[in-house]
Amino acid sequence: MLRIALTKGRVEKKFIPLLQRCNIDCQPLIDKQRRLIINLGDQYQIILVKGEDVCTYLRKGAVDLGVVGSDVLEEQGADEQVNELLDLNTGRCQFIVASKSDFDWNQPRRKVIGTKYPNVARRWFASQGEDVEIIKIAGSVELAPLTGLADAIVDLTETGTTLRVNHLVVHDWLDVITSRLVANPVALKQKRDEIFTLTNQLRQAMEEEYDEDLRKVTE
Ligand SMILES: Nc1ncnc2c1ncn2[C@@H]1O[C@H](COP(=O)(O)OP(=O)(O)OP(=O)(O)O)[C@@H](O)[C@H]1O
Ligand SMILES: O=P(O)(O)OC[C@H]1O[C@H](OP(=O)(O)OP(=O)(O)O)[C@H](O)[C@@H]1O
Repeated sequence: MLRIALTKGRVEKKFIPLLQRCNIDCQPLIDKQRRLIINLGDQYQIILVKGEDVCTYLRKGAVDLGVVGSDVLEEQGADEQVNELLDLNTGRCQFIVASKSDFDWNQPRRKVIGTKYPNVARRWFASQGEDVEIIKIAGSVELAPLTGLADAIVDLTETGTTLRVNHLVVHDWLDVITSRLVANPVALKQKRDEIFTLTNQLRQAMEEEYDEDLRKVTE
């Protein structure tokens, strides 16, 4: 049986249709209620975790595979215990730098940046030659410039709605984020066939989805 740490929430919701396309019955996952370990037939066991915890489970060998946003991988940094197998092209969103529209980016003082992603934010501003003060925030990051806690934020945007309704504007567009399938290197050796079978099924499911979308646009 393959054990998979799946990021609960948005990543989970967008991963389920891909699993279904692989002819894996996902009803136990859809009907899970408060259960955190869900078996899909006798081949897959899904462990529902926070995105930040996926690689911890993987590194310690508590799971064989993980499904996690590339935002989390970027924040946590490269790790030889975490092998990326596939870009699932779901859970698409983008890192942005945003501020109030009247914020003067040219002023010389050290800027204060609120974010859930301190490493990503520090790296980005360093690449722009700016040393900034970072304030780590757990959620509702858009509040930081609105309340005077920070000058600007580094956060994710998808539809742009949260920025728009809170009157923030994008100053810089950073990396596009998608969900990734990651593996523990020991599992990759020990369960090679099962892992490659699932990876190939997922790749084919993605191609089918792409073809279907293309047909919808061109018909
Ligand atoms: N609009 C979006 N905003 C935030 N994350 C998104 C968005 N779209 C896709 N994602 C992906 O979903 C993951 C977060 O999922 P979700 O927002 O359900 O969890 P959360 O519990 O609110 O976040 P956290 O674990 O940081 O508290 C991100 O790591 C990212 O890869
Ligand atoms: O561009 P949009 O489609 O509006 O999506 C972006 C928003 O969604 C996420 O927040 P989330 O809902 O996860 O709340 P949180 O900040 O409290 O984690 C993200 O941090 C943005 O605030």
